[in-house]
Amino acid sequence: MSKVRIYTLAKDLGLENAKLLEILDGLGVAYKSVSSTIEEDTVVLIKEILAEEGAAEAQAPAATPETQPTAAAEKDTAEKATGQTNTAQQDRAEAKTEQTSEPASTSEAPAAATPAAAPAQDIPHRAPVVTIMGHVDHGKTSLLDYIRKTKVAAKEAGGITQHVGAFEAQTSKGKIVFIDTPGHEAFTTIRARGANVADIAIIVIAADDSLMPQTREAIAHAQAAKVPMLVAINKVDLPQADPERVKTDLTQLNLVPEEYGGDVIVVPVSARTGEGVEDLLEYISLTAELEDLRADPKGEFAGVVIEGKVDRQAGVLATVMVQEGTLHVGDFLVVGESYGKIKAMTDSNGGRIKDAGPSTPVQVLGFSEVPSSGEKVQAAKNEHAAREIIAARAQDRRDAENARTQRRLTLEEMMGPLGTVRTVNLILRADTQGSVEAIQGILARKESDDVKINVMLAGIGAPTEGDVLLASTAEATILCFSVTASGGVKKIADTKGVDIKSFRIIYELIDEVDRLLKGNLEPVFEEQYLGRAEVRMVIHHPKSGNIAGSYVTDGSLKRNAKAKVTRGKEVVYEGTIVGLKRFKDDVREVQTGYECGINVDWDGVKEGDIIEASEMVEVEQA
Ligand SMILES: Nc1nc2c(ncn2[C@@H]2O[C@H](COP(=O)(O)OP(=O)(O)OP(=O)(O)O)[C@@H](O)[C@H]2O)c(=O)[nH]1
Repeated sequence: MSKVRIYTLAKDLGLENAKLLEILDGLGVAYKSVSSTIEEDTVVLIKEILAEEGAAEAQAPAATPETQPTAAAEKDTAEKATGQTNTAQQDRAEAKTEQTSEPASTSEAPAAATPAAAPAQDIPHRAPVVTIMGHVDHGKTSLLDYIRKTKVAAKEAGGITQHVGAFEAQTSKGKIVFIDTPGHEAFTTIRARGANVADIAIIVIAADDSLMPQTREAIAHAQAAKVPMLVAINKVDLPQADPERVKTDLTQLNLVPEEYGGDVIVVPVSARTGEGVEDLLEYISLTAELEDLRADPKGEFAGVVIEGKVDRQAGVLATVMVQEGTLHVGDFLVVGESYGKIKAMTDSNGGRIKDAGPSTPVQVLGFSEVPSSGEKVQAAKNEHAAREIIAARAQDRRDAENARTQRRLTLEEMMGPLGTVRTVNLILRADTQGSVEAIQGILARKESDDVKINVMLAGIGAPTEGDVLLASTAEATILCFSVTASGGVKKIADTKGVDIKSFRIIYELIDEVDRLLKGNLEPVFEEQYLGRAEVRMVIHHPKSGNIAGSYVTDGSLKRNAKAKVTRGKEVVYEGTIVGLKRFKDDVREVQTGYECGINVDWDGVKEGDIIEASEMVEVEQA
């Protein structure tokens, strides 16, 4: 007897997945997700139920003006099942009329041509916002490229995605918005925010590499953000690809793939050949449909900054994701403590647009200051209202700062200055706000109880003469990411003895920070055992005093090592091996199994004593 997947059956029957799940719930049939399979018996039962419902509907007097009998029947069915009047089917019909808000869907859309006859309070569906996360080089950019049919990876320095972007993709399943989150650990901050902006997370895992540290991190972020997760096993075209290993590895994280009886959807794909990409899009659509994502284009505007930067020609540009309401050219927007009036908007293809509804990423021109990634964007009625919002926020911030200052003073008074803590002063310069924040995020995690990092200034653009002056008085290092100092600034830095270090690859910058941190750490030494020797005879030397004629029983003994002399259980002397001889020769080291003469600069040594040697070694600090 053959089995059928739930979403395939829903498609065949022209039903919403949610509706079919309701019927299955009613029948008490267990399933994990829409891609679970059900028995043919159950399919027969479902068909009978639907036929009965259809017959009942046909007998009932037409209560609504809807022209589509299928939509009406399903509406009624769903109402019976849920007890609600706002059915998914009805909303889908409305969403269709919104054009841009239609979520990807695999089921039919019977009411597509019908203008929304639903009550005004019903909120239409919106397109899902998807973030692609995973380990570096596992193919996130390539996968997006394949979906967008453009080449982005080739343009990036060092092959690493440097900025967050967002793109709309018109797929065969409808509109899906992808947030292109960078892969390297450095961008954890942005990635975390990416997951929060996103409705669905795709975890890309290379089939030839399996789970890597950033894969685990990405999974943790998606879990923390409580967004549904799909796993794309990429690079399945490679001969060494081992998708089964990836699935097994996933189970170790309690992520059990469906085919192993779990509920994690795992899709094998190749960004190179395109294999499986359609399936992935279909799963995204299915997940989105179940999430029942809605936003009101007529509601109050709410959005989030994905990325902010300064363009030499255009000025401040910000990518904003519209989450609620609609943005219009000419609107006043407030972000943090700055505001702007939208002078122009472009969509993800670079085309000028005048309005942007929910789930639309737009590049906005008109902010006076570069907004930070992840910041919330609010609309203001007019300039006056925008200023008022900012004034209130500035006051809140000042109040909070004052409270912090007071707390710090009290602490200092109580504890006094912490003289042992060292501080590394840094000035950060990067090409975008996103990069600045990402680097700051990492730096914060690198601080320890012994070394503090003081970012004196963090800004966008090349370092200035002012930065150099600040660095020289504060003994700070200037770290640049994707920006370089002009010749003039470099010259001043040279004369002032200020280091300006520029990097195009984030982890090289981080390596430099590690070096700076190490340079500022007090070295930590640890006593390390070397070996021991048994004193077999004591020889008196007229110049050096008593020499212990010994036999090395373990490890080795070294000249200048620390020496501990024990007699029975008692430590009788602690000093240094000032002399070590083999026959008449001075030696540096004597190994196990050899006899030697040991001078510990103590005449009390006796036959039968044990001399234990150890040395102080510098330990690597984390
Ligand atoms: N054979 C094969 N190679 C792939 C596939 N997907 C990506 N690659 C290659 O893997 C390398 C890394 O791909 P990217 O798309 O840059 O990876 P990424 O995860 O975006 O990397 P970062 O942006 O650096 O985090 C590139 O050389 C790609 O050509 C695939 O499906 N098959």
